[in-house]
Amino acid sequence: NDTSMQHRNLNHMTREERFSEAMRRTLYALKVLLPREGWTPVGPEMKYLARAIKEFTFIIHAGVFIPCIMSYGTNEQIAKWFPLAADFRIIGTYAQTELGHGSFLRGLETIATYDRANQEFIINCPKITAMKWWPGDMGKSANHVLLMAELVIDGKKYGMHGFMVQIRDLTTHEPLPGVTVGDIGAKLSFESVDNGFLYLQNVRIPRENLLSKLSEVHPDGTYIKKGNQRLMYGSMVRVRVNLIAHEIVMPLAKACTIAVRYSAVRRQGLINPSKEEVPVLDYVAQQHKLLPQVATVFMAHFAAKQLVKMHHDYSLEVEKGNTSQLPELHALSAGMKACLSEQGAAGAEIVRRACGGHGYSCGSGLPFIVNRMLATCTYEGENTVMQLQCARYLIKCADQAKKDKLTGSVWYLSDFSNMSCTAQTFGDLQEPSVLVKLHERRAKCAVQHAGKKMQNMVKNGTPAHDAWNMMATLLINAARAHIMQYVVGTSVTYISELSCSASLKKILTQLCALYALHNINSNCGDFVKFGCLTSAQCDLAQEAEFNLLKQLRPDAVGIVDSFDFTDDILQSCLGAYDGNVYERLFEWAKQAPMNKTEVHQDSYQYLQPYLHEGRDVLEGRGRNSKL
Ligand SMILES: CCCCC/C=C\C/C=C\C/C=C\CCCCC(=O)SCCNC(=O)CCNC(=O)[C@H](O)C(C)(C)COP(=O)(O)OP(=O)(O)OC[C@H]1O[C@@H](n2cnc3c(N)ncnc32)[C@H](O)[C@@H]1OP(=O)(O)O
Ligand SMILES: Cc1cc2nc3c(=O)[nH]c(=O)nc-3n(C[C@H](O)[C@H](O)[C@H](O)COP(=O)(O)OP(=O)(O)OC[C@H]3O[C@@H](n4cnc5c(N)ncnc54)[C@H](O)[C@@H]3O)c2cc1C
Repeated sequence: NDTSMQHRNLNHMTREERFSEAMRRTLYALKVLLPREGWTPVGPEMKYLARAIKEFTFIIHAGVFIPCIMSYGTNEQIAKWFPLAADFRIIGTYAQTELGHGSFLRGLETIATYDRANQEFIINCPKITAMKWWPGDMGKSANHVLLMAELVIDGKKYGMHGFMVQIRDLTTHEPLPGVTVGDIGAKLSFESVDNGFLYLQNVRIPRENLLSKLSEVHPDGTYIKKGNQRLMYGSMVRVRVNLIAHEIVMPLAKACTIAVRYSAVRRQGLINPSKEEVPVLDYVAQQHKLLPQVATVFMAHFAAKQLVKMHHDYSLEVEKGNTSQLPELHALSAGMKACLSEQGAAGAEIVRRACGGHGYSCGSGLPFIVNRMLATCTYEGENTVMQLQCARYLIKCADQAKKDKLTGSVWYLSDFSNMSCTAQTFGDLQEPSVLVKLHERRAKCAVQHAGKKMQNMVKNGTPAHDAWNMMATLLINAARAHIMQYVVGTSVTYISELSCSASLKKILTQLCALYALHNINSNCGDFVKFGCLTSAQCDLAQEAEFNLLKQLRPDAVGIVDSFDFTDDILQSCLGAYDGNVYERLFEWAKQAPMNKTEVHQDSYQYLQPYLHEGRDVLEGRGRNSKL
């Protein structure tokens, strides 16, 4: 209710206005509204920020830079930098990606060379491809970066390490000597974020600025490893775990709220010729577009909660020096981020398109969501790379399953019980336990199929790395299948253990079955190929899905209302709670900057001569053309 938090119409603002407005609003929220005893910007309140602000800034500062200080810094370094960063007295970003490399981290080219005489690191981007490119908050906001660079001592390379580097003067905010920094220009989305470039040339930092929780350099240049070097990748795991809730579940829920509410209001066409025009939500085709996406919101939310818990438990173990869970967590977080961002981004576009022409208007609020969700498929690990990372772990586990009984998220790879499906009716296929088993069997077969193909190629003399490359598509499918069985399995468990009313549990169970059946029907080739379902059972699976659409239709609006987004956050003429779509669209259009004058003089000057000729012809004073 604080007017300082109300959003102006973002679509009618320039990018620079949106950048400034997001900064003003974020700092107002984080420095005025939210702070109270013991609060920090990495606490639970941050999830409300992502709910309460349509465009905020300092995502990388709060979501990556600060957590990295905690993950990679020694206690002294945390004590020095965390309070400054948490209180926004320094603004940082996570500078890893370069103009020439983003996925292949071993290819990063920025170098940090130890200068023993001065006990400093000399930071250099030796060529243009080494320039840091993309980091959020870096172009104009940050005065520090957590720079990921190759450590070099006496000509020997030690791999990627994290360095705290100041890039702007703390008084003037001007770039420091040796620093070339700026905004990378217009992007598909994130208009309010200054993703930047950073070119460092002979920038010197003290030895103490190497974040030294996992390794350190002594004054004489001796390098000491202090833990599992894979933990250097830990920041990416944490962001992948966290971004599912913030950047996939939340935006998809907003898009579904808009599209379902609009579909309940928009009347178009007839089903029964003798009756009146119907709300488009009455078309089964429209339900088939929208309701599985609503189900995805819930299932992704439940699975993400389980992943966050797993990451929390893992973090406690790491504090005790036990990093044994890291490979599984890395594989699961990489796979979940890739598969759910793929589903979420595609789902947001499906529901946008289901809103017809008004879905193409920025006044619907949907293009903003769709464009922003597209980025989730690329940042924090490009999806293909992430799926292959997940597959790498699955193939290893499938080999191990031949001799050991596996546990954790891959337990089903060593489950050799009879998994054939005995479903005789579409009701049988709505049973949660049947759906879970089907997904486990499909995943197990997909992993084994990819593994077998590669083994046969290697047996026939193909080098392992070529076999891996040639079977990449099967490996990606195996990763997707693994994640789908994880999402369905964890959701079924979560719902069964939820203490809630029977009516709510019924709805959630229906949504879970709808999600699982929609996935089966969208991938029935796999389910038949791997002997999970017969062709007749595939027909039953389709019938089961259509039956759920019919059962859920009456509650569709109530379900999206339960996401409880304010009109100010949705910023949608189509999705406002009062359903006054047309009045809102007209009012919104009238506010467009193009309409601030009746005649748009800048363009009219070009048109005017021809219009006056036309006027003269029509008023009998001019000659018509020969056209
Ligand atoms: C104000 C509100 C705040 C709230 C916000 C909260 C959340 C929202 C946050 C963000 C959303 C908004 C903005 C977007 C932020 C985006 C930030 C970024 O994009 S940062 C840059 C991200 N970059 C990447 O993710 C790079 C991806 N590439 C890689 O990770 C690497 O290439 C690679 C996958 C590691 C592969 O490299 P390499 O070839 O060296 O490795 P392999 O040989 O394949 O594997 C070696 C070995 O290492 C293991 N491994 C790989 N990665 C990890 C890891 N992350 N953790 C642990 N282990 C890892 C791998 O499994 C292999 O092990 P083994 O099989 O045993 O050999
Ligand atoms: C909105 C946004 C915000 C970002 N914020 C940050 C940030 O704050 N900090 C930061 O450091 N970075 C940030 N990034 C950068 C992001 O992490 C990288 O873009 C991402 O890691 C992908 O790397 P790349 O762009 O170099 O693509 P590349 O690695 O060049 O990949 C290009 C394409 O090649 C293919 N490919 C690559 N490797 C493989 C492989 N092994 N197997 C098969 N195919 C492959 C894939 O199709 C991929 O899409 C951001 C990016 C975006 C879009």
